This record gives sequence, C-alpha cells and structure tokens, in this order.
Amino acid sequence: MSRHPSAQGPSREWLGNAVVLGLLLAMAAALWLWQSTSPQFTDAPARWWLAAATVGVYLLCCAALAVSRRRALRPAGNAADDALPIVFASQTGFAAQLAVQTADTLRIAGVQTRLHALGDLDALQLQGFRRALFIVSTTGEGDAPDSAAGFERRVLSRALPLPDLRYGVLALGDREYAQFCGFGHRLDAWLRHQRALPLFDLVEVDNGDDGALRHWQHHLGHLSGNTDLPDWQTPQYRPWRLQERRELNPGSVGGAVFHVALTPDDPADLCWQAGDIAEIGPRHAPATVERLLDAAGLDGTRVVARDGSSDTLATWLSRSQLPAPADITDQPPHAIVAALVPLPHREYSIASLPADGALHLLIRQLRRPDGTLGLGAGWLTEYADLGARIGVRLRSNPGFHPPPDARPLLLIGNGTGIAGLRALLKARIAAGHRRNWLLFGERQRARDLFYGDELQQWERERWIEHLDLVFSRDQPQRIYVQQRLREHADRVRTWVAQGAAIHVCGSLDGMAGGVDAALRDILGVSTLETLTDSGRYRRDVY
Ligand SMILES: Cc1cc2nc3c(=O)[nH]c(=O)nc-3n(C[C@H](O)[C@H](O)[C@H](O)COP(=O)(O)O)c2cc1C
Repeated sequence: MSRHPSAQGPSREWLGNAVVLGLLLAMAAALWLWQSTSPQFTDAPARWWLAAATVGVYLLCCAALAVSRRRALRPAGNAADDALPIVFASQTGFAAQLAVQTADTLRIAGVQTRLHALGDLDALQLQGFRRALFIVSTTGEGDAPDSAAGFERRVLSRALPLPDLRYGVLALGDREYAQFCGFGHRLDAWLRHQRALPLFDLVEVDNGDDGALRHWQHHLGHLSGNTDLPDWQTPQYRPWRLQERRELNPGSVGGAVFHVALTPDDPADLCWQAGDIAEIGPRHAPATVERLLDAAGLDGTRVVARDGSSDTLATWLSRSQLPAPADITDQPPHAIVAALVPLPHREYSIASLPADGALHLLIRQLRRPDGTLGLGAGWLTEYADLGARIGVRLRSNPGFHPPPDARPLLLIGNGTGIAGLRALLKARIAAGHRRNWLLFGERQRARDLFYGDELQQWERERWIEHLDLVFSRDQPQRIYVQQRLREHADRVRTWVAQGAAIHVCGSLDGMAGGVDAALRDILGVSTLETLTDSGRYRRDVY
C-alpha cells in the first residue's frame, strides 16, 4: 500500500480540510463570545472554561497537523512499501553505477527496489526501513564521499535505535589507501551499534575487483531467492580436473555431503591462502543437454568458436542458461552459441592448502523444490565424471585469513563450514601454532562428523587444545554450538583476554546469529565491537 497522497483519494483530504475549517470557525465563535457582554459570559468561571476549550481546540489542530506532516514525510521505503531501498554514496560515480546494476539484477529476480542517495536520507527515513542495501565508496583519507559527509555529521554522530532494520553493505575502496573502505566500515559499525542486523557480512571491493562484486551478486541471489541470475562479469576460469569425490555422511538425516578434490592442469595454479574462496563454473547434466539437442533436432558434436575458444555445441550449451528448444530449432550453431548466456558461478570455501597438492571442497547436495539438484552441487557431486575438466577461479578472501601470529584462535562453525575452518587449522599447524580451539556442530556424531579422524588426531597431537563437538540430534533436547559456547563463557573470556581471534564459518541462519548473540552476552557489546574493528572477530558465513 502506497502512502502517496494521491493514493489516499481526494475525499479524505476534503474531509480533513472541512474538519480543520469547522474547528477554526468554532474558535472564532468562541473568541467573539469571549469579548461579548452577554450576561452568561460575564461571570468569570464561564469565561475561563471558554478560554480553556479554545486553547484545547487550538492544540488539537496543531497535533493533527504535526501527525499528518510526519506521515507525509515518511519515506517510500517504510514498512508499508515493499520496495527494497538501495542507498548509495558515490564520489566519482562507481557506487552509483553499482546501485543501478544492483537494482536491475533484483528487478530481474522479481524484487522491487528504490534508489536513495545517502546524503538525502534523514534519521526518520532510516528508521522507516525494514531492509536496506548500502553501496558506499570511501574518498580522501578514509572519508565519506562529499555528498554523504553531511549525513555522517548529522546521523552517524548520534544514537538512533534501528532494531527492526536488516541490512547489507557493499564497501568500495582501494587497498593502496591506509583506511581501506574506511567509510563503509564506519557505516557498518554504526548500524551494528544501533542494533540493526546484517543480512550478510560487509563485502569489501578493492579497486572494482570482479570477484568481490560476484560475491555481492551471490548475496543478491540469496536475498531474492533466485541464485541462477547471470554474473555481471563471468570469471576467467582456469582448467582443473575432478580427482576425487567421496560422500562423507551416508545415511545422514541431512543432505548428502561430498568431499571433492580438484587438481590444476597448471601446477602454478596451486596458489591460495587458508580462508580463500573457489569460484566454480557449473554445468548442466549431460542428459539435460542431450534432451534439448534432441528436441531441437541439433547435432551436439558440431564444433563452434566464440571469443577465441572452440568447443562442441553440446559443451557450450552445458555451460549456459538453456534456451527453449523452439528458439534454437532452425538456428545455425554459431548463431545459437553467440546468443548463449553463461551460467552463474558457484562459491565454496577452500578446505585445503596448496601443500596438499589439491583443492579440497566440501559440498552439500541441495535440491530445488522440483527435486532437481542445484547447479554447483549437481555438477560437482553428481554429473561430472572423475577426470572431468572443472572451471575454477580462486578468490582471495583477506577478511578470513588466519591471524599472522601465534595468538590463540577460536574456530566456530557448523555443517560444511568445517571446510574453511579445516584450512585455517592446517595453516596453523603448518606455522607451528598450537593454541587452537575448535567448536563444531552437526546433527549426529555417527554420521556427520566430517574429517573426524583428522580432527581427533590433531587433538591427540595437541594441535587442537580444545575440541568441542556438538551434535544437535544425539540427545532428546536439541543443542547447538552457541549453547556450548555459553557453557564455556569463562574460557572464552580468558582466551580473548589472552589476545585470541575468533573465526566463524557456516550457516548465516541460526548458527552465525546465535553465536554472535552468545559472544555479545559473554564478552559485552563494546568488547565484541572492538574485536570486530580490530579484525579479531571474523566471519565467513553463507
Ligand atoms: C581521491 C581519492 C581518495 C580515495 N581514498 C580512499 C581511501 O581512503 N580508502 C579507500 O579504501 N579507497 C579510497 N579511494 C578509492 C575509492 O573508494 C574507489 O576508487 C571507489 O571505487 C570509488 O567509488 P565512487 O566512484 O563511487 O566514488 C579513493 C579514491 C580517490 C579518487
């Protein structure tokens, strides 16, 4: 429902005006009587009652005007308006351009949006938002863009409770500057301080990096419920091979989870750090492509060139959004390939180190409502044959790299989140750092303890000082990592006092929020904010 005046209809406006006019006439009559010499108004009590009634009517008019003005000023993005506000602050235009691109992407996914310049917003509008995306750059030496400097002075300098707001921040910057994404981080910290809840963690973009922008798109996909939208910029995949695939949890009540190992054609591609992300180019099942080719009466073995590379028509189709058979039936293969849109990438936390000689991924098979497998899981866990070529691009994720020193490290996660934590543990062991505490949750110990032998061996060899495993369904009452964290509140405080960093990897829904709330209660809001600001509390949650 819109709050625009025209949508309320002229009759309400006329009625309102008529009421105000009536009240004004009543006041005029009262004032005339006040001055009158008529006997019933010459005695003092009657005159004072009349005066009080007149003042009361006047105050009522003022209050009605204030309420109607407040309503008229309320922004388009309030609870009554479903359009998702996309708020941007740009110095040289890139953030503004990405705001438009974000709005276009969400529109394709069926989400209505509304663009706002941050500098034009006021506190009242912000309080009206239930969800919002912020796309902001940093200029000068960590400054807000000029157009948003006033907003920072007016709004960010004060408290403004925003407990009903859920938000995401895309922070543009350049790592060459000392205060990388400084304004984005200040905005994010302020929003968190006002008790707004992040939809996902802040995404930093270094110098327009395509990979970070694809990560933002990945979040837009989840936000809109459509994860199959084309990438803004297709990754430059490198050729890797599927070397190993193993189901880790047969019989689990959850979705099947696979350990997948990939090896590069070029050994120089074995180059990443613990905490980094692999972007994978998914493909359709061969049977799906064959059905399309049969229906369109086409020969899939025809070789076609595009953008300097050659492949069969079937291979081109397997990497692309599939057209309807009728749209390609009488088309020449080169015209079909020229019109194809590449499938979007899929992201996975890397579970190994280059020293392992392979990229290890942990992938849960997720199914769409119609029962078919999702794009990435389908390709990597079911359709690709061993030895098949897999397109991979590695993305640095500095926000989740291990601490550079021997400080204690508290690793918390659930489900496939163990992937990123395993890489961090391997890096800690390689560096000789023993003060590691792993707190991991899944459903049943007998089925879902991924990499259990390895973890227990690390514990025996004292590479893991504390190994806390929490299985939600192994006892009548459900327990999760956040409860176990609370049980160990004293140890958490001791470790943090000793300089520990905290890394969280796994589900955004449930786990990450629960752990965040537990840490707030255990350490206090201001300590947790300090840990976040100093990079000692880091998350890779999805
Ligand atoms: C004069 C100038 C100062 C900048 N200062 C910073 C800075 O302090 N920190 C940072 O992370 N990026 C800094 N940047 C990089 C910008 O944030 C980055 O180029 C961004 O993509 C610009 O987005 P915009 O076009 O929306 O303003 C600076 C860029 C310029 C031109």
